Amino acid sequence: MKTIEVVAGVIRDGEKFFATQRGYGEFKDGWEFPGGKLEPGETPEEALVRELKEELAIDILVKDFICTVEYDYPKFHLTMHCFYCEIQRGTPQLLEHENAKWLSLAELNSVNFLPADVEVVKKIKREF
Ligand SMILES: Nc1nc2c([nH]c(=O)n2[C@H]2C[C@H](O)[C@@H](COP(=O)(O)OP(=O)(O)OP(=O)(O)O)O2)c(=O)[nH]1
Repeated sequence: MKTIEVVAGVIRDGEKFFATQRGYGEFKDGWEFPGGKLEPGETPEEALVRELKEELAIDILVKDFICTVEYDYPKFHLTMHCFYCEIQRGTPQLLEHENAKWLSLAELNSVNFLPADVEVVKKIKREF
């Protein structure tokens, strides 16, 4: 099975965490943490800075590593590196997503995260 290597950013502002809803493709309408595929030669941190600029028009600071999720979807294996982030400049604009929400810890369960993200959400809840 092919492996896709992805990086995802959990943007935190105090007590709130930023989640986005996919606007297209196989997982349309699923909720996720913004990010995307690594390009050749990029570190996960570099990919995250690039992806969040492309998708949300923000400059971010990459903070602590959260976890690497290994998840088998029916058509591919996903390796997803997750990091906490902070916004350094800008306000998120939905250039690719159809919706977004700032969620408290309690509210993280109120949206339908993609299957691979369930583990990430659990880890966030344990850490805060
Ligand atoms: N960014 C992101 N992707 C996730 C998360 N959870 C999860 O299963 N994924 C999956 C969905 C996609 O298959 C893949 C991310 O790749 P991507 O954002 O480049 O999606 P894509 O294939 O639609 O992008 P593209 O080739 O059209 O540029 O990882 C998550 O929290 N964030």
